[in-house]
Amino acid sequence: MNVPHEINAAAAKALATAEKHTPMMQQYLRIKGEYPTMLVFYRMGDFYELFFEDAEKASRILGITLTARGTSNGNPIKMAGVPFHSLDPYLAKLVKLGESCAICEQIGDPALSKGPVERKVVRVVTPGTLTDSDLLPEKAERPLLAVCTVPNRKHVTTGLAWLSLASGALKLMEFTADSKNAALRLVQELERIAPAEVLRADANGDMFEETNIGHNQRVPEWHFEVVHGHKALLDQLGVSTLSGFGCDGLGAAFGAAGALLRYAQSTQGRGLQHVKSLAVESESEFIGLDATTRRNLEITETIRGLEAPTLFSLLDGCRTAMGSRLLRHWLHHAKRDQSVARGRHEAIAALAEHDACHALSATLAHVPDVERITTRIALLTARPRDLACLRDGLKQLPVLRELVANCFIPGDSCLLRDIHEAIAIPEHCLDLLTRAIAEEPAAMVRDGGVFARGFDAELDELRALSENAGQFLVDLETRERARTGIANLRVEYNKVHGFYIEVTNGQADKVPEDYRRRQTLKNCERYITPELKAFEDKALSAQDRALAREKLLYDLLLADLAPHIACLQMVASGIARIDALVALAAHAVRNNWCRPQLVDAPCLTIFEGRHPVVENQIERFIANDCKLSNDRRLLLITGPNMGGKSTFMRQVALITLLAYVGSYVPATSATIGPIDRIFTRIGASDDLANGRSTFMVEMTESAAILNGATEHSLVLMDEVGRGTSTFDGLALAWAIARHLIDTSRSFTLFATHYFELTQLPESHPSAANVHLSAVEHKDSIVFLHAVQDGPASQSYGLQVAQLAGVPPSVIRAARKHLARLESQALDATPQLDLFAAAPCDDALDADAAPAESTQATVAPAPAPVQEESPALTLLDAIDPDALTPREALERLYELKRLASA
Ligand SMILES: Nc1ncnc2c1ncn2[C@@H]1O[C@H](COP(=O)(O)OP(=O)(O)OP(=O)(O)O)[C@@H](O)[C@H]1O
Repeated sequence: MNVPHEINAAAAKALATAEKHTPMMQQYLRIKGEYPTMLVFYRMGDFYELFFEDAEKASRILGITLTARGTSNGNPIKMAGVPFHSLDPYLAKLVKLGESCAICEQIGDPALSKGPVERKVVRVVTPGTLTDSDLLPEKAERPLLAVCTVPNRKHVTTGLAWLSLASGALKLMEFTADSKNAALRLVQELERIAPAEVLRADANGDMFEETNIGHNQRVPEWHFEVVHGHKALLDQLGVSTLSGFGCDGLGAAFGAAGALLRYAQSTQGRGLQHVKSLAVESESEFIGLDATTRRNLEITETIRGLEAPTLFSLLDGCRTAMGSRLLRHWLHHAKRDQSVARGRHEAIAALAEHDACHALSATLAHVPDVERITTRIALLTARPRDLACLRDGLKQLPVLRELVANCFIPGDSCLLRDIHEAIAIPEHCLDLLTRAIAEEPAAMVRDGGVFARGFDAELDELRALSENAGQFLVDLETRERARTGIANLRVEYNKVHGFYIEVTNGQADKVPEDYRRRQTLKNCERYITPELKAFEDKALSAQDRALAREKLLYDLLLADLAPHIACLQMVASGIARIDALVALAAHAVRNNWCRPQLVDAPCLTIFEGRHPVVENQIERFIANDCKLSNDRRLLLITGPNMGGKSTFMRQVALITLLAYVGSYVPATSATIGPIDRIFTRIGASDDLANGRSTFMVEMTESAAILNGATEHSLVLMDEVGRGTSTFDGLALAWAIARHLIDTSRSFTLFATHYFELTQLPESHPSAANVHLSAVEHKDSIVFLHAVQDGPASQSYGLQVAQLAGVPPSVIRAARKHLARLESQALDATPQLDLFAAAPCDDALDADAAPAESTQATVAPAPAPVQEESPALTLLDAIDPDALTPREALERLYELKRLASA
């Protein structure tokens, strides 16, 4: 096995002194030297042992006992081990933490070895190259990705190649950007693909500083050679040109593919015969969702990092793991091309109309993970029970096909028809499996009993020989009892001593001469006779030969299944698609979702929309409309805390995403125009790990939106500006909203507590005010959760605080303070409303004011007058009562500029 890596200093040192170690340690150190960065599991009898630093690390991570056994080179050898039969759970834990492991087996015969038994690394387990069902998450892919960068004057071309080894799906993409943006783009793509392991050339260090996605693996730069990568792809796919795969014009991506294939093959120790297709993704193929947006929308993970409740956990009624994985992929990869989503809408409509979901679900429940079993067949790691499951699963295909066929008109070209074709029964493959594999085979080939009777005459004969042993022994026992007159004589078998005749001590004098003593026990003697010995040789050797025969037959069977791999992969893709569609259709029917219309005109019109997850969590969800169009592009959303602003914004984004995923949506109708990206900036939190404060996170996310949003983007902005002082925050929120209206022209939902912003529509007709309504009831507040036109009239901050359990004395004090603030504000300037700015009272500063609850904005304290200053001249000329808030803001900017000039 040849895994690319460099030998580290520690291993080199150990190797340098290897001759001072015992022969076995020398062997270990030589192997460890080849895998210096991996944990080497070294097989010794029934255990896999780890030594030296590997032992310390494994004992720390796995909680296994660290011992020392003997010395080598004068030092105690640290050692930790795990039983051979429970290796997989330990490996699973290690790869989850990003560790790679090399599994070293004994391959020589201990009986024939002079020195230590010959050992070899037979398997390398790394986070991105898993194929074992025990090590892989059932409902998610763990792709391996390689990045190749090719500088080109001021720009950098980045090529990506990624492979889900467990499914065989290989993909490429390439993008060019200036060096600053290249890293950013890379991060975005990595967030989308979510690789478990990333291969990079040693020289690419800087660009990777910014990413902490996937476990990084360094490989030599020459592995990324573009020409070699191109050839490796041709060889892998068995073609003479890649044009048919849409690869024309690619370069760096070939380099990445070369390194990727080399690494993947080396970890498996063999070729990847199931990797036979290639897809090239383009930059603009999918609706762009950055990591923040994926998190904020809680697509497959809640903001707190849990698996539920999320959009995926809600919709995943899939009955097969293949369906679940595909659905997860769809949710993260909504295509901009509307025809893809329309095709799925059509299929869901047909499934719902024909009431086919229930029957299809029931059938799908009996289908195993055909995709991953196929991969294991290709990698020769499939176990007998995999094949039995595959056989039983394939037997479900005729029913499945018929159910699908019932939902479309033959001759139609539709998605269901494609699926129908994909799940055609692979007759030869099924026939072979049915003839070969026993109804309930043993777990391991080494246990025997894998093949069905009648499949192989030689095996049947050998089995008959050992199976007839039972009768022979009964007969022998009867005969010997009669011959010797020993009534309690027994013929038995055990693994250590083989067959024997047992006679109790009291009967010892009756034992005939031809009995040879085999074993003496306390109360009895055990004997063997020439006849029994002859039988033993025959029976035991028949058993051994039968096992050997089964092993050979199994290898041949896997080879015979190889030609069916492509066909099985197609079946798997068909099953995954129908399963995901049935899950979507069933959910839509159950929850009264509607079929969305995707149109060319810019619009986002939702009637009676609901939040898909929240509607399932509360008793009575209030549906709300959302209307955005070419001349109504930004909604300023005001309303009390807890009023439902965030829920409303998220539901609009989720409905949009679902529509493009191809799902029905929670609304009575939804018409949605072209969408290229969805951005969200919702509720900031500190990113202390990366040294970014709340405000820094907020501004970084806002910057990404302002730089990336287009007129086809959907932008959610929740309370932007609240991470800094009231005045700075207001100014920023104002300027950001204006940029989104004038420059980006995106469809924007802008929730804010800065009431001044509700003036925006006066000067910008494409902005409109809506608010979440609430009413006061006695001293409390009732949230109506209904979106209504116009700005909110109150913030209800104190009432919400009261609801939250803030002590009554504090609420009373706040109420008094609020009254004072309001009266001062009214005395000083005519106010537009309760939220508008109040002039400063000595006793008040921005921090002391309950800004969150009242959102009172505080004007700056008057500056000392200096007649000759142009700022003061301007200040003098201002008539504050005649200014709109916006003009006031602009004057303020000007004053600041003059003051700092
Ligand atoms: N349309 C609705 N129908 C019923 N309940 C709703 C609706 N929208 C929101 N809610 C309920 O109100 C709660 C608060 O909603 P949300 O967090 O969206 O309010 P908010 O206005 O964003 O509050 P804040 O300004 O404090 O962030 C939700 O957890 C949900 O239970």
